[in-house]
Amino acid sequence: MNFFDKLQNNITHNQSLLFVGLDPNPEMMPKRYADEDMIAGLWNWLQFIIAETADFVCAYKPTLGFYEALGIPGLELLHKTLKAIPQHIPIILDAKHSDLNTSTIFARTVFTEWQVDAITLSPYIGQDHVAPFLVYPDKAVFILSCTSNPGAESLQQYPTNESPLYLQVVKESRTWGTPEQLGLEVGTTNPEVLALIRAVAPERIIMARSIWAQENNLHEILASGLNDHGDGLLIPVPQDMLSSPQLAQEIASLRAEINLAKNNIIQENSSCSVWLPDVCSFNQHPQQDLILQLYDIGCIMFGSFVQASGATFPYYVDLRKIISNPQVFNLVLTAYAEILQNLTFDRIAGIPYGSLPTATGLALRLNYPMIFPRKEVKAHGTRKVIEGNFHAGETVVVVDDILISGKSAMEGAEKLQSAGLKVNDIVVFIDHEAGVKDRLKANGYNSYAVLTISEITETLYQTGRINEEQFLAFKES
Ligand SMILES: O=c1ccn([C@@H]2O[C@H](COP(=O)(O)O)[C@@H](O)[C@H]2O)c(=O)[nH]1
Repeated sequence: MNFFDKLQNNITHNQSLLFVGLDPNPEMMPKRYADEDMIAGLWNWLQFIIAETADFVCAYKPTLGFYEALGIPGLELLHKTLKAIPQHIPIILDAKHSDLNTSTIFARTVFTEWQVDAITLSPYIGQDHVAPFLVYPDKAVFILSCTSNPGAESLQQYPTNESPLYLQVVKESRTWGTPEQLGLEVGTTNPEVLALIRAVAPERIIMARSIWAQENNLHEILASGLNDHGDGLLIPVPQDMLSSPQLAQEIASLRAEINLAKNNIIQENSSCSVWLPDVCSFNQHPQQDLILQLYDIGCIMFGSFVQASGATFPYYVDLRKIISNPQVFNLVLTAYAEILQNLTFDRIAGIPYGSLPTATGLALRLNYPMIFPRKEVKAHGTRKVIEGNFHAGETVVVVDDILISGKSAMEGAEKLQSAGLKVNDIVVFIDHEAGVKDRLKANGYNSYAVLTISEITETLYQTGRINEEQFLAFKES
């Protein structure tokens, strides 16, 4: 089960947005656990915390730094702690100290050996630091977007209060991974900061930190940080509560207080927008994850777009962006490959420019030679129409991104045919429908698409990525 589902199951089952930091901090350890062997004392305390809170939390968050500070016995303590956490409760490892050159190996260790479900990461090293963690589809990352540390203010608020860096971090990191795999860590006592982040990232899980430093603002924090459906916000159990001998009782009443405030906020905000679109979502599309990831990285846009033919469409697909996201690129190649492996051909031809990376990826993945018809023939050099080596008489499968009128794919196929090659099949990622496949058939080509534009739009609507207006604009076009 992936992190997101595991988290949602615990939120529902324990009726709780609370998470607990499992930190063996000797300075916070209650006196009753004092022992000649400090590690033994800390271990007893951690076991107590888990036993008292497991029915009241949605996740645990051990902080790696506290364990590391205890040396090798500390890392052994971390292993014992991770094992002591009931399997159904997700573990978010608070690490934030890997670097670009260690991220691949660190991701493998924490996700496959330690088996944690999610990790916190610093955003400053950029997407290529985060990507090695996102190749584990069942795991997640939380990007540190904002901290409440006063010393960070001059950086986070830079350059202006209207357009602060921390909001740029949120905007940028949203393009790195799906809401199911990438959440935000937000440390603040200020509900306004939370509200600004929620406005920029309505679909993300926010793991709140440091909210208890200022008293009596729970209602404001929840009102600012909850999403339209009244969830999407994880609340930390206050650190000093973890020293209480009546921990279970205290956490149960905190949970009740949060749930009451949350229900009031849901009622106050009750409007059509809190409900999911009125579309049956029983039939989840098999490519739903891929569709959502493509949408989230900006490959599928809704608005008013003029096409090459002069017609205006309510959407535009830019599959060229997949090359900047290796994880999505891989999934796209797998989807094309499933179609190609049922066809017979000698070479793969990509249609420039958009489909050249995809055709290259498929040639490497399926071990077929590749060629491509040039878009424009140069007046110098070899003046070739077709790049790459081939033999006349061979069969070529054409790979393109999207079929609108079919013009680009057919023009490419004609260039290949005029060089003596045979083209029977054209494989694309998206079929705009409206009879384009019949048009290709009438010109002698079989065509295959991973997805139709209707399947994409239905899925985006069912999952709440696009609103009713956008959906209807598409339906009526
Ligand atoms: O949403 C879109 C629409 C078009 N493209 C580009 O156009 C061709 C497909 O158009 P045809 O009319 O079938 O020739 C496609 O190869 C893209 O390059 C697009 O990217 N996104």
